[in-house]
Amino acid sequence: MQKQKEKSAVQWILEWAGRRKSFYIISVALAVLNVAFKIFPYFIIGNVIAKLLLGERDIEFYIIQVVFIAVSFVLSEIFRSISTSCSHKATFAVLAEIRKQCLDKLARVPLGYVKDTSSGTFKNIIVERVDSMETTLAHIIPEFTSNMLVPIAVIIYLFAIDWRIALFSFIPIILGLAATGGMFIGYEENFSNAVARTRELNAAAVEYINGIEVIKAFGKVDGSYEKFMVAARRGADAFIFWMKKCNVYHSLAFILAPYTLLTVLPFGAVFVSSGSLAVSDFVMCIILSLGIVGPILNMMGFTDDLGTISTILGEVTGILTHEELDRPEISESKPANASVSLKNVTFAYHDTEVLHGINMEMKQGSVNALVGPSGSGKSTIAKLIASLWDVTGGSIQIGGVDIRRMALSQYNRMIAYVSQDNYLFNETVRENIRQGRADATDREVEDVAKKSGCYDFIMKLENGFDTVVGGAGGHLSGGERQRISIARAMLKDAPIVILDEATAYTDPENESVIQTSVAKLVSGKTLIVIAHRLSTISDADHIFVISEGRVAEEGDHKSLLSMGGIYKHMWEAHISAKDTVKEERENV
Ligand SMILES: Nc1ncnc2c1ncn2[C@@H]1O[C@H](COP(=O)(O)OP(=O)(O)OP(=O)(O)O)[C@@H](O)[C@H]1O
Repeated sequence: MQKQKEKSAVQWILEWAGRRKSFYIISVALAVLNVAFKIFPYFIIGNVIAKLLLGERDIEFYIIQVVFIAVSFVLSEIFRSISTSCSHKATFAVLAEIRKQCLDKLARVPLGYVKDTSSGTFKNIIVERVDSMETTLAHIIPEFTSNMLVPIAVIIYLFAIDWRIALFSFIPIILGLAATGGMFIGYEENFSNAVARTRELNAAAVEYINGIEVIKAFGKVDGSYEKFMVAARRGADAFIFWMKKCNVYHSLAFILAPYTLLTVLPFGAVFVSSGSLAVSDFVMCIILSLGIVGPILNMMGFTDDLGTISTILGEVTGILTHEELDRPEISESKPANASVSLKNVTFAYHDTEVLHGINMEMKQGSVNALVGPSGSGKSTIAKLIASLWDVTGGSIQIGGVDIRRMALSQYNRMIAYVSQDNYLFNETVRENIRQGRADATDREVEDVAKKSGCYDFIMKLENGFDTVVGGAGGHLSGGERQRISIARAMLKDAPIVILDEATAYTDPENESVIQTSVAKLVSGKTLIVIAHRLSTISDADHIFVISEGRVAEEGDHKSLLSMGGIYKHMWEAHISAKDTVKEERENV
């Protein structure tokens, strides 16, 4: 598996900003000017008071100073507005890139990572959490930097006036920052607790919505709602507990850090009375100390935002740095044909091994069936061949090439996989089928629908092929969704086709129609079918009987029957079940 090298938050943001990173640089430069022009009037006022003390009576001088102050305010506002607009432009690029990279990434990580994380968590991070960064990120980069840099420049200026005053001005700032540090005591623990509670809340909400059918059918509304409310309460408690712990430090920091006057005023007065500091310089120090109150308060106001941003960045980079399926960017070798071999394959979900040394040989163009009891590992084998997970041990080869030496994009072109889920997108039937091959014409889409046995029912839908099928294909029956999924896979025209329980929803009459159409569609391709109804696969070239994660028996239907093992028992059970159903139907 590939692991990305670690990057700092700033490196991530600059990478996401891409070509727009210069907007951040311009934004910071303009924000510095904005704050500088905000502080400039304090210099002017200091200068005016000094002149007043010296007895300056020229009214023109004072008018010019007033004009300077007005111009400073106007310039400050202009710089602020351009700076904010630049940082917003860069931030929108960053957010778009984060979402793109997260979605790309989810396609490259093992399916297990996606499945093991609740869909509420991914949605929350990629949609809401990233969205909530917009205002903060757009403001924090220019404003935090400028509100920090300008007071530093002012303090340097204070050093030029009187180093003693400058040093004393540091005392409240340092005490304030120390109090800010107090807010971070136990940060990791409180933060993980808050994030975990938020995840619980999201998962409870998504579970409630996804499971609404079962909840209603079984009258579990109160219980499920209670679960959601408990999650909401636990979430609120976690944040309130954290807030309470920070409150005192927060207040202390906001009282101490900005008020450099606390030390500048008494010590300055002592220096003036001892004659070591001129009154005009003292006045300038007082005014500048007042001037930096605003920027320091603004800067500290970002403390929470810095925490929030770093939290969200942590969540996003958690997704982006997750280990990927071990695949090269460009295939290292080309498969000789579309045969599939599993060589001593083992596989574990987390720590539980479910496949123990599977060996299979499926010739190019052959029809292969995987049968066996529920939970024996058939779907897992299909998912490993479809490259949704990586094997834990052994290897899978296509045309003699280990699939880990092939680029995912090339590999995906070779495999068409119809899973048990039959997920359809909230789009038209036509676009759902076209997912199989983006450049297919309408004619090709309709042709494949005819061949897959779904043309007739599609034409009976309200808008035919242009009917929107609803999220996850909700407006269609299970069997209809299944047939559209088959058409979608067939349109892809890949040399290897995997059908996992492809006819599970179908009634026996339709089953044989689908079987015949699928057989025609896949002729010449390597077909791997997983089936519970053994009658649907009795013609297969090769049948693998999977039991408890191992290939227990293999061969064709006839040879397996003659072995008198698991397959024979399954076949007899299947036939007697069919007879029972037939008898029951005849008796009705
Ligand atoms: N995502 C998962 N996480 C953990 N264990 C899993 C996961 N998916 C399947 N399993 C376990 O792996 C084993 C094999 O499951 P698999 O779905 O491959 O069996 P199957 O033969 O296809 O079953 P069925 O015929 O019922 O679909 C089972 O014990 C199952 O509980």
